[in-house]
Amino acid sequence: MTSSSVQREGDTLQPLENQINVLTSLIERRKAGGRFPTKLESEYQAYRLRQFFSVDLRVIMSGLLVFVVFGWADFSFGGPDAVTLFSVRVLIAVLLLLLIIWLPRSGYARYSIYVLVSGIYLCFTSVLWNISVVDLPWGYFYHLGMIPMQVFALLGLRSNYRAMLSCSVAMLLSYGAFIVLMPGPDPLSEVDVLAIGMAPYYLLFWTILVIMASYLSYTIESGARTDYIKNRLLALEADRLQYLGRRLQQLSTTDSLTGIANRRYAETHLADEWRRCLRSNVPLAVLMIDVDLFKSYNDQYGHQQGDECLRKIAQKMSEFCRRPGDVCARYGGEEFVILLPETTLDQGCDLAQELCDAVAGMNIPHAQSPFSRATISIGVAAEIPRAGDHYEGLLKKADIALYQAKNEGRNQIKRQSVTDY
Ligand SMILES: Nc1nc2c(ncn2[C@@H]2O[C@H](COP(=O)(O)OP(=O)(O)OP(=O)(O)O)[C@@H](O)[C@H]2O)c(=O)[nH]1
Repeated sequence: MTSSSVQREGDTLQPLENQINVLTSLIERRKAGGRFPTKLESEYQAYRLRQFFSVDLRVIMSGLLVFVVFGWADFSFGGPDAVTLFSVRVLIAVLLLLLIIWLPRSGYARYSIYVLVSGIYLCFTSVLWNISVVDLPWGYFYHLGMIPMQVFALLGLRSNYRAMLSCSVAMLLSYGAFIVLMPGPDPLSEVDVLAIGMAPYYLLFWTILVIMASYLSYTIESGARTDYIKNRLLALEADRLQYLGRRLQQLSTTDSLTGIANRRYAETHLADEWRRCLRSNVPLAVLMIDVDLFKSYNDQYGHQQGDECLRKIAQKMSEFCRRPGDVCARYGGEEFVILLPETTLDQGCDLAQELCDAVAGMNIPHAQSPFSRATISIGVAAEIPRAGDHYEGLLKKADIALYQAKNEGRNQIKRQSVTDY
């Protein structure tokens, strides 16, 4: 808990708030439907990919199953080519299935959408091949298979309208070119005439389906993008609140001049440790510390220099709080306190003496002191807490000992006059 750490924590809020501002402005400008700025877009794509592998893969697998189930048509209409047609169908389905099982484990997961588009297009071309192989009028049945193919493209690619549009347009144009270029039956039967007459309407309905599907997938993608931004915003707001809570807690327990704990924190900690030591039946030591002749130090060197002197002494004190439960706090003005759980009076006195010598050893000049340098006096008290007692009694004993140290010449430590153990 130092002043520099307070400063550093303050700096971390800025990037968080920048991100919140960017996301908020994206929502306000209603831009969440379009592509995001580069970095955010790649994060969104990574998120989409995770969604893809957890949700969309199941849709795709069911689509492949339907594709295989439609193989009954190969046996119903394929005649002598039935086995070949069905084998090719199963081969394609197995190939695609293996590919989508392998993809998430491979380093190529980010290409999943392209693989999916290519897979749907491959199934589609296999149906075109079926049409060219199966005799008419049975071949017309396979023309109807284009509609489930289109519906599957919509389902599988619903959250990526660009992919959905490209795949659908490619299938529609390929189909148009196929029926124009494929040699027609000769002579024409009644069914052929009917089918040829229906072809433009079929293409028209398909086109309308593509337009509606594109609109639908655009809406779905926009919604998914907006939700993504809103969820990110919620997470960032939660981080921000958590951070502010931490900061508030830190500010309310830190002394702004020295960066060590303040009196409030010391008293809370003392109350906690008092109860803990009471339960564990172990001693708790308190060191009350006061900088000697500090008024004359201020008078001699000025208030700012006085502040600097307090900072240096506080830093030295905190070096003496080595264990996790030890706390060093500024108690007020030029007065400090050190709390040492599980420490006897003798151990507390030893540490106090070390600290007293260490501060004198810093040789901070103090022309008006009999020691010619800044020094401290310390009152030490320790006791094993007893039920019914209050920690204030311990503080009082340390304070009385400090008073004695002052009276007996300063730059020294004094232990409490009566020990209980
Ligand atoms: N520079 C500075 N001075 C402070 C601060 N807080 C308290 N003081 C000064 O510390 C001085 C304490 O003086 P006194 O209580 O008279 O005690 P002393 O001069 O240290 O004398 P003894 O305690 O008897 O050794 C006062 O002059 C306060 O103004 C602070 O944050 N910064």
